[in-house]
Amino acid sequence: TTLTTTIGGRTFENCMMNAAGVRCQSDEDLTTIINSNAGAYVTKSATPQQRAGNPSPRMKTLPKGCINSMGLPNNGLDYYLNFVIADQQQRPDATNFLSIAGTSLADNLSMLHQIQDSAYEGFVELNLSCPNVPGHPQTGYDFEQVDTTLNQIFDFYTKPLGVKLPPYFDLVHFDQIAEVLNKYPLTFVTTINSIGNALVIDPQTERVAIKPKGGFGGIGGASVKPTALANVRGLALRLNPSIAIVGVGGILSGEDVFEHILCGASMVQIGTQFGYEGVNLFDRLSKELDDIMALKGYHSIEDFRGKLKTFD
Ligand SMILES: C=Cc1c(C(=O)O)[nH]c(=O)[nH]c1=O
Repeated sequence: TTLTTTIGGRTFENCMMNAAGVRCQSDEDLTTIINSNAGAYVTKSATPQQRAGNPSPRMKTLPKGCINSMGLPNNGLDYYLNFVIADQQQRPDATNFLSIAGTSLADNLSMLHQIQDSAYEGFVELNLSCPNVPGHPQTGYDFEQVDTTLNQIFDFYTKPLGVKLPPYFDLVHFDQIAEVLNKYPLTFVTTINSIGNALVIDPQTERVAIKPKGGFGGIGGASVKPTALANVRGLALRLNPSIAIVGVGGILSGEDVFEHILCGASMVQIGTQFGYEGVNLFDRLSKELDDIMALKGYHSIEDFRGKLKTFD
């Protein structure tokens, strides 16, 4: 069996990679992923300038996942653009993901102009779903703003682009976001980002778990898998087949990867569990998925991708 996958005409040896934000902020982090069994890496979402992010404690691990309100700490676009271009020169056949998360449309446009004019030929993951920048709403929940943003981007941007979406919880919202996305030549959609603005408290201290935003933060990990699968499936049923789906949310095992692919994902990203386990995760999940596929007689992920059964 093989775990290879193809998105936008680019082939990846393994359909698993990290999720933006987890162990991918420094060039050491990214080099560690390069030297692992992961099929690709995605960089921490970049803003035009370096950001320190929110005050700590800003992330807390929990039995069923984690809560974070990092506040977009990152080393700035130049740092990540330099890294991915250098990597591209060393490994021209590898495709990777550069994540950007401007806190304004102007910032996103200026970063994409810089990338368009650069030597970078890889994927860009435009993060429309950061829940933790105080005072800034998630673009992904404003369908008109998503439309405006993509309209202005595709006036000039010609390289492979995807968007990172927040979770939606209403079937009409799946219809509405898919209607907007299907208007544009997107290469992929990554879904889901953390479930935003949850609240975790400690009954002993009677205090919230993290400092920023009065304790409100994004939830990741096992508890978000049902929502993640619903968003992968909901969009797989509505998006043009030319737009690949990158599934993320609640993946801890090869079986969880199998479920995301069954719902339609061509690639999967792992965040919370990758944060705990490090790059050995990719070896473990690859073996677990391989065993499941062998047991079921599947030779490639295309044998079962998107073939989830319903009762009717
Ligand atoms: C890019 C900011 C994000 C952050 C963050 O930096 O706070 N946390 C998330 O769970 N998702 C994000 O998209």
